[in-house]
Amino acid sequence: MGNVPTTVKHCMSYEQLIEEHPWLRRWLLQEKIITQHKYPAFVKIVEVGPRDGLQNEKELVPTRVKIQLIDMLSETGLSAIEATSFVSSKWVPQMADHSEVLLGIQRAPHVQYPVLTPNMQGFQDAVAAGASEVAVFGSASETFCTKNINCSIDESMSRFEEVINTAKERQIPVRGYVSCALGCPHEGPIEPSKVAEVAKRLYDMGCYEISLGDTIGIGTPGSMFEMLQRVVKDVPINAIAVHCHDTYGQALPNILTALQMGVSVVDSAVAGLGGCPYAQGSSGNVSTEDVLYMLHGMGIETGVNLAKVIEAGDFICNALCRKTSSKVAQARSRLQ
Ligand SMILES: CC(C)(COP(=O)([O-])OP(=O)([O-])OC[C@H]1O[C@@H](n2cnc3c(N)ncnc32)[C@H](O)[C@@H]1OP(=O)([O-])[O-])[C@@H](O)C(=O)NCCC(=O)NCCSC(=O)C[C@@](C)(O)CC(=O)[O-]
Repeated sequence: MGNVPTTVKHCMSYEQLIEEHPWLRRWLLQEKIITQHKYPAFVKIVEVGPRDGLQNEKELVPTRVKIQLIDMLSETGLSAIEATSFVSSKWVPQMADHSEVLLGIQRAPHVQYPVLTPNMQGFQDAVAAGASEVAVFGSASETFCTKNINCSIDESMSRFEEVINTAKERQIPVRGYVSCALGCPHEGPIEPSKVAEVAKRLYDMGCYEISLGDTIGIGTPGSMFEMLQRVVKDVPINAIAVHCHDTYGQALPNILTALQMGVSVVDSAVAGLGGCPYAQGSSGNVSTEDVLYMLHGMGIETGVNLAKVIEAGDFICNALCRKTSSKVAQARSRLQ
């Protein structure tokens, strides 16, 4: 077997070689001719702290604090910062100042500021406040969908279709979320085929990217692998993002698994803020600082300055009188 690869390696790529002779993979790995996984060279971070991070705070966070947080994040090199959500203030009082926030921030030219819009009312209010990108948020669980946005999955899809079609006319890009992609607080495990079905519906309607949410942070690399393996049959991998909460401490390994499968967009929240008001007991999003530390340590570029994100995290944690949930920020402050 020794000279087979040397003979053929000049005329074929290793991928082709392995496809035609699967038994060669082990040998190529042993000889360190190939590595186990290919990671993306660049990962886009979607910072969701100002929205997902703050929406669950019991005390109302002053609007000027939210604006300052977003302005600080805009200086870090991030290219997407989810700023707020245009939902009912009866349902989520913390986001009632959505228009003031969106109108008050200093928009950096290289940054997108998507906002959540569950229906036409939210979309119209968002556009009136100058939104140039919106996100609709569906769920792979019927029960969660009803508790979160007060309608069935089918009904949510027809509301989103209206939003997406109107957004298309105005050339406003729409991102789509699928919550409960790795489990539901009410229904338990969710079939990967259900996640794929909802993701495909959103993608076919025109969402440019589908963010798969582990809303309650219950997934493991095993369930992430299984779920993604099924979803990529229906939605191209380059249109998939992962959105991991860290309830069970599995967020980083889950993200790593997604990267190994070719995902190159990761949602995270500064200081690991967050939680969903309709998923009791779930903890914050994976922290942006920890994701950046891991990615940069792997030689993956993000264009984001970790030190500046830590500063923004210090700012919001001081404002909330809270300790950061980022392990990296904690370590940096101990070691200083
Ligand atoms: C979706 C609705 C609005 C439906 O709420 P509804 O009560 O079913 O709506 P409705 O159409 O029957 O209208 C009832 C009232 O709500 C008003 N209303 C209607 N729409 C809006 C709107 N857009 N903005 C402001 N007000 C609105 C409407 O004007 C009316 O006002 P009233 O006449 O009673 O005074 C409601 O259920 C809601 O706001 N839910 C909050 C959902 C939410 O924000 N959840 C958290 C975000 S999702 C998440 O965190 C998960 C994610 C994305 O991060 C990914 C993951 O981790 O999995």
